[in-house]
Amino acid sequence: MVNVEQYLADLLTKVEAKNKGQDEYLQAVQEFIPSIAPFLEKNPVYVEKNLLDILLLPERLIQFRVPWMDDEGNWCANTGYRVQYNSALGPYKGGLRFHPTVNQSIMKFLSFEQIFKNSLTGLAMGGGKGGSDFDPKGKSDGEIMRFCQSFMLELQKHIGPDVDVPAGDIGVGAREIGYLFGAYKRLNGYEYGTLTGKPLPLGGSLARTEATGYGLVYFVKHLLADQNDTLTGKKIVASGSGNVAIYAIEKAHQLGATVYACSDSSGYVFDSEGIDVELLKEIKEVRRARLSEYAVARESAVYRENASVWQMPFAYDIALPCATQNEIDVVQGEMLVENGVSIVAEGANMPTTMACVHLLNEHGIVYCPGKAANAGGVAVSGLEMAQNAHRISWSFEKVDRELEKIMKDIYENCRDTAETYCTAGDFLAGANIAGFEKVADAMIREGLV
Ligand SMILES: NC(=O)C1=CN([C@@H]2O[C@H](COP(=O)(O)OP(=O)(O)OC[C@H]3O[C@@H](n4cnc5c(N)ncnc54)[C@H](OP(=O)(O)O)[C@@H]3O)[C@@H](O)[C@H]2O)C=CC1
Ligand SMILES: O=C(O)CCC(=O)C(=O)O
Repeated sequence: MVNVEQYLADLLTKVEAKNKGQDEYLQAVQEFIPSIAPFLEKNPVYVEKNLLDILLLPERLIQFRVPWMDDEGNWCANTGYRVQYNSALGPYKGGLRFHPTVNQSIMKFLSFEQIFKNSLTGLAMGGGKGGSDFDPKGKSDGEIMRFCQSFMLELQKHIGPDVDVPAGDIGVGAREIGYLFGAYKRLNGYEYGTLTGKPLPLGGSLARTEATGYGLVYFVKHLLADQNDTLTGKKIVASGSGNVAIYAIEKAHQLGATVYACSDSSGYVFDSEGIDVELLKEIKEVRRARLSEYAVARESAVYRENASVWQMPFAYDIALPCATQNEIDVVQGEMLVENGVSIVAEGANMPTTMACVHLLNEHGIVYCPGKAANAGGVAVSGLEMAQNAHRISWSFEKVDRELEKIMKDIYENCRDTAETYCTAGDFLAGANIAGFEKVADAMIREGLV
């Protein structure tokens, strides 16, 4: 008779000892392991085969030097990473993050989460993630291009359409993907499917830019539909003002809700008339300027410097964290409770700490974890790979329809899995179990390789 509880406790102790100081990675594992216990109780074969011990080890962890030259002719260097965590379901797939906080722990947490997210999409994609501690803020276009070219000089040895397919994440959008793609092409020839999130003329997919934000709102739409409710008239607050936040705000407005506030790393704006998405796009996507400029341009808006949008007192229904990991701790969580929030749906990866997730559960706030709710981005990346393989482009409407279908399926899968194995409405356990089951089954069928 297998003692699942003891097995998981021993496993956690081992992972903690092996990964000391890798806080974000340990947080992701500590959140994941206990949540799949009810599934393992009913399916002890995975414990008997010691599958988790294997799954928890990344298949490959690549770290490399990225030298580059700034506009003044100074030599600079950063560290590059690619974690190829698990390929049971397909080529490694996941974004690249350029941000000064990037380190091995963050790369491992993101790639670990990506395994189960990609599994939930139903598409054939393994889990990976990469990036660099390079800070794109304030860099010229030439500096960004030279950095991307140097980064790809090394990364190209490890990727390819059937091996590992990177995309964007924080600090990496279509501009950076274009430079990375150009560098890859000079070294390896034209291979469309090597990167996703490409600019349209380079084989990108329509609706990839919108996909993560739109997908997040589709997830909430189907959750509300289950409660015989809609987004019409809902008051929303988002964090971030980058790719995910902008298109979550756009879709929320299209579906009848109003988003009143969003943020960047310097502060937040509150707009009593609702965020003007076209103005936000102009400031963040075209001018690449700071969010404070939004309030300069809009009389109905105020900008609060160095303040967290999650500590803003304001009655609203839905919180959409779309910035970064651990942006909502219990202090901010208590404010969400006071503000009367009923749904927290994560556009970012792991923006809510575990202690805060417990707090939300205690107060009956529905918590939608990022690995399910923000899977729309990687799902459309999967559709971009499919279009590239067939040398065709789908219309925006077709991609958007497929995206909504995938998000509805993910929502229903998480809901039904939670009902089967644990508590109805526990979307975290639902997402982890549903994502894990497919990966674990594939690993067993592939044998010990
Ligand atoms: N792009 C995608 O397709 C997907 C992204 N995600 C996740 O969504 C989140 C946002 O990504 P994305 O929108 O693409 O990235 P962007 O770089 O486009 O935007 C990031 C936004 O978050 C803010 N931000 C970043 N780091 C911090 C920080 N440490 N503290 C406060 N604010 C911060 C940025 O502010 P500032 O400009 O001041 O730095 C910016 O407004 C990330 O967690 C990412 O992993 C998840 C799935 C897919
Ligand atoms: O589109 C992709 O491949 C990656 C998206 C991503 O990085 C994520 O889902 O966190």
